[in-house]
Amino acid sequence: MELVIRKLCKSFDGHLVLDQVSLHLVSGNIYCLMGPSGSGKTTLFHILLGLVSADSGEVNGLAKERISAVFQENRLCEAFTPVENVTMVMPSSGNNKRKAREALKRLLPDESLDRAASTLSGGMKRRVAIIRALMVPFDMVIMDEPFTGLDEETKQQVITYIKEQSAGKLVLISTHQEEDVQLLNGIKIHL
Ligand SMILES: Nc1ncnc2c1ncn2[C@@H]1O[C@H](COP(=O)(O)OP(=O)(O)OP(=O)(O)O)[C@@H](O)[C@H]1O
Repeated sequence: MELVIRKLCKSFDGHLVLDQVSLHLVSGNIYCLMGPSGSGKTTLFHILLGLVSADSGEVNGLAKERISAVFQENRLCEAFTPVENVTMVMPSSGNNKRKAREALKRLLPDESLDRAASTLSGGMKRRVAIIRALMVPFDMVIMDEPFTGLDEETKQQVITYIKEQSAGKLVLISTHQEEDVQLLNGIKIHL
């Protein structure tokens, strides 16, 4: 897919957040969106997801595409287990539970898979949110600071998993860490 953003503008209460943002993004790449706090990364993601409308400008290329997302908040169903959180987004099939469990086992301890998400650590919840986003069929995945709360070793495992699961797709990730761009083999975009 090809996502073309032209001269996108967005203000909140007279404060200009996105000022004529233009981007050309294509499948098969991981784009790392960087910029200081408040520069509008989340706002741009919300516009792409249709949750916020732009004041002016154009977004082309999304009409027929499936977008998945990891939000800045985990947005898990807290009373449900990791396995349940993941299976609920998967297209129906006989072996969803097994597939979800296999994916979760890659990044989480076995003992965490069958207890309520509310009892998991922040970093464990983050990994469930990431796995869930990658188990939905998607053409493009947006991840808003996905590595929050992860130690270095876990982050490396998560990055390996993201690269593997999103191969050939369009990936847009916001991060404040320069090293993440290298680890992801990403293309840097400055807002
Ligand atoms: N719904 C809203 N109403 C008013 N102002 C908003 C709203 N959403 C975002 N803003 C403002 O827009 C600016 C950009 O916010 P945004 O969350 O997009 O930045 P960000 O680059 O994602 O920041 P961070 O790196 O801290 O997550 C901020 O000044 C924020 O206060």
